[in-house]
Amino acid sequence: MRIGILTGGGDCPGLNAVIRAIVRTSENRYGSSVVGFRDGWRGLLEDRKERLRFDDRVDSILARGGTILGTARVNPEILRSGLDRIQQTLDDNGIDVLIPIGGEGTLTAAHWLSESGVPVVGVPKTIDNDIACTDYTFGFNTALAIATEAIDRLHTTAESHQRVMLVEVMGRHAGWIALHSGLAAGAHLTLIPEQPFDVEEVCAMVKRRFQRGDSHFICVVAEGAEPKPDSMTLREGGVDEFGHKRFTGVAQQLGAEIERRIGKEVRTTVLGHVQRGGTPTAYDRVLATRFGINATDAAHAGEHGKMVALRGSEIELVSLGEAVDHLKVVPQNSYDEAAAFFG
Ligand SMILES: Nc1ncnc2c1ncn2[C@@H]1O[C@H](COP(=O)(O)OP(=O)(O)O)[C@@H](O)[C@H]1O
Ligand SMILES: O=P(O)(O)OC[C@H]1O[C@](O)(COP(=O)(O)O)[C@@H](O)[C@@H]1O
Ligand SMILES: [Mg+2]
Repeated sequence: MRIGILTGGGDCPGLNAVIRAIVRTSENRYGSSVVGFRDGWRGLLEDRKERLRFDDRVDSILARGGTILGTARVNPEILRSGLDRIQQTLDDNGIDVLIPIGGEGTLTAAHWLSESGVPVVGVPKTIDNDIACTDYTFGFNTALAIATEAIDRLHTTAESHQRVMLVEVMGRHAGWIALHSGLAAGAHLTLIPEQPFDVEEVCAMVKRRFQRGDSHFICVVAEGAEPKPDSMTLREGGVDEFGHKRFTGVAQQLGAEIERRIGKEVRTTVLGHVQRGGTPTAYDRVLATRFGINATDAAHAGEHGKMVALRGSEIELVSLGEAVDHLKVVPQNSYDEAAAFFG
């Protein structure tokens, strides 16, 4: 059998571990070959690929961040109108099953290809941890560790200056990184996209903390957090060519508003892509490797139109259609757990 693979959307620590596991399992367990398409779906549109073998190079990528295949975004309309070209590329390269490794966007495209008759097995990746039907995606644990260490460090400098520190972490639609790093690092408030915030309430919480003699206030803000409509207005950033909302820096704008309203000194840190780069944690290497092995098994077992998923401690197969039906956002009870430490 000949397996095609690609990595799509934002890069994520652990992608290389999946690639390595697919190549190893295909060769060793099934005597199959693997073709890696370059730069996400673009590689399939332009027939850019490389034959992957389990040599020293592929063996050594386990701990390396990013993706050796490259990743890119393609406007969904262009992708849809390129279906014939994609199918031609798959035929020309003799691909029996395609394994796209990506987030909700890449997997939506994978589902749509699967519906058009292409044999597909999806592998979920994202630091945001917002793919439905799987308990965790690889990349999340690494991003969480980086965010937690950064917030730990902010505590001491904030205390020394009696400052309010806002730290903005990634999380476009779902606040998992913010929620967990806030819990792990003892934040005094965490703002996430699922729970619109009221600036007046945030200011009152900050004031109360300093009035009772505490020396600092740490607030974790997910990049997609939004104020309640009558509370404050964020600058508009429009939408990029791939349909993603452009953020304008919620933490910076909230910080300015806190200073204006209550006169406390605020500093803002935006962690950005530091959260996505570098070597994956041991947890992410293991999860990514298990996803790669199980996706290869599914491809050979004819389990098409499925996605590998972590359920408890087991790797299971779920329907790709169900997995991309909605995003896994932070439920109220999880936010309530974190809120027990607010203020
Ligand atoms: N609704 C869609 N239909 C078809 N293709 C899509 C769709 N959404 C996204 N894609 C394709 O998947 C790519 C990756 O999606 P994106 O949301 O950027 O990353 P991720 O896979 O990490 O969520 C997009 O650039 C686009 O080519
Ligand atoms: O800067 P980029 O590459 O456009 O991506 C930024 C986005 O990608 C992420 O890091 C991960 O999202 P995906 O895994 O869905 O691509 C988001 O948290 C962030 O909003
Ligand atoms: Mg996406």
